[in-house]
Amino acid sequence: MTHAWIDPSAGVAGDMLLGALLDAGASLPAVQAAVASVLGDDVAVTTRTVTRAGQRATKADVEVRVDDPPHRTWTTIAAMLAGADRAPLPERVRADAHAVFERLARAEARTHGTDPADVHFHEVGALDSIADVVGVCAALHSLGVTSASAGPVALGSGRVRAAHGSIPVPVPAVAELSLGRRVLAGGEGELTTPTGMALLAVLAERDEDLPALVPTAVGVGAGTRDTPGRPNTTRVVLGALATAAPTATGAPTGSTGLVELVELATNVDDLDPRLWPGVLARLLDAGARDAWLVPVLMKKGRPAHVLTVLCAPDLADPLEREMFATTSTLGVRRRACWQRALSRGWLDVVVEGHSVAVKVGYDDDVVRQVEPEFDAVARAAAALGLPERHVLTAARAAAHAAGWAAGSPPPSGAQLRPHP
Ligand SMILES: O=C([S-])c1cc(C(=O)S)c[n+]([C@@H]2O[C@H](COP(=O)(O)O)[C@@H](O)[C@H]2O)c1
Ligand code: NI
Repeated sequence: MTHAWIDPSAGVAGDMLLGALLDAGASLPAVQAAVASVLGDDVAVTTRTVTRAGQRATKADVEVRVDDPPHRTWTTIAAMLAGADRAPLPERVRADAHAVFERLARAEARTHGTDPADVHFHEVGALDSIADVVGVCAALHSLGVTSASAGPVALGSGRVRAAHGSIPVPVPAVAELSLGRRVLAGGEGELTTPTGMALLAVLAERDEDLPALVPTAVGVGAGTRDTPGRPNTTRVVLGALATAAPTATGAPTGSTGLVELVELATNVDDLDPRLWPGVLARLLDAGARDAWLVPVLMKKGRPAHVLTVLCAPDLADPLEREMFATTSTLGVRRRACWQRALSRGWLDVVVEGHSVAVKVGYDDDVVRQVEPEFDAVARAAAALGLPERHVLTAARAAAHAAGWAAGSPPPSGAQLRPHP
C-alpha cells in the first residue's frame, strides 16, 4: 500500500505533478504508453533535469506534433478516453482520467453557467493537457499508489490572458475546484492551473499536512518558469502510511488511544434489497471493522440506503473496490475519522452448566461495559431449552457476581481472555 502526499505549497499544474511523480520513480515508458493509447503519435512525453531557484527538479515536457486547435467539448474528450485502444490502457487509469475531466467540466460549467455536457474546453482541452492528465493517472498507477492526499495549495495572484480574455488569479475554474480545500494566497502569477487543481480535487482525496508515513521516495516536478528566490516546483512524498498500533487487550490495565480510521459511504437507490445482507457480510469478511445501512429518502422521493463502511486506512481501497463490485453505486465518499475505542477482553461465566462468553470494555482502571455475547447466549439457551432472555439475565448476573460491574475497577487479580 503506497500513499502519495502532494505538496502544492508552491503551486501545481498538470506537468509539474507529472514531473514530480516521474522524479519519484514512476515509469516513463508506462506513462508514454498510456498517453499514446489516447493520443497516438500526436504528442511525445519526455523528461529532463532542470533547476528551479537553485533546486534540482524533473521537468516533464509534452511535445505536440500536430496542429491542435484547442476547442474540444467534454463529450469529445470522454469519447477519446473511452475509445483509447492503441496501446493497453489500464482501466484504473482510464477511469481516473475520465473523473478528472468530468470534474473540470463541472467547474467550467459552473463558471460559464452552462451544463457540463455543453462545456467547451479551451486551453485545458488541448492535447498537452490531456497528456498531462492521462500521464499523471498512469504515473500513480505505475507507482502502485493506493491513496493520496495533499497539503494547502498556493494559488498565486494577478491576472492571466486565456481564451476567455484577461482573467483574475485564481482563475475561475481553479477557484471553483478549490472549494473545501486549504489554499494559500500570494505568490506571483498563476501558481495553480485548472488541470493541476482538478488532479488534486479528484486524486488527492484528503487535504492534510504530511501524514505519519515511512517515506520511500521524494519527487520534485518543475514548472515552466524559473522564478528567483522561490522554487517553482510541486513535490510528492511516497511511503507506507503508519497505522496506529492496536490498543492493548488482555489484562485490564491498557490505556485507550485514538485510532485513525476511514469511513466509506455511498447512497444507493437501485439495488435489489435481497442482496444487502450478502454485501454487508462480504465487507465484514474483507476486513471492515463495521458495515451498516441507514434507510433514507433520496431525490425524487426514492427510498434508498446509505451504506457506510468503517475500516483501517490500508483497507480503504480494497473495501471501496468491494463496494463497487457488490453494489450498483457509481461513487463512494471517503473521509478520515478518529475512534477512541475501549480496551476489550473476554470473561467466561457458567449458566446452568453452559459456558457463556461475556465481553468486557474498560479504560484505565474502570470497567465501562459488561455484556454477554449474544451468539453464546443463543447457543446456551438452545442447548438448555430456555428462553434467550433468561440466559442473558443469568449471564449478566454471573459476571456481576464475579466482580465485573460497569463503573467499578476490575476485581483484583482477575484476568480477561484477549479480544481478537
Ligand atoms: O481551457 C479553459 S476552458 C480554461 C478555463 C479557465 C478558467 O478558469 S475559466 C482558465 N484557463 C487557463 O488556461 C491555461 C491553461 O490551463 P491548464 O490547466 O491546461 O494548464 C491557464 O492559464 C488557465 O488559467 C483555461
Ligand atoms: Ni473555459
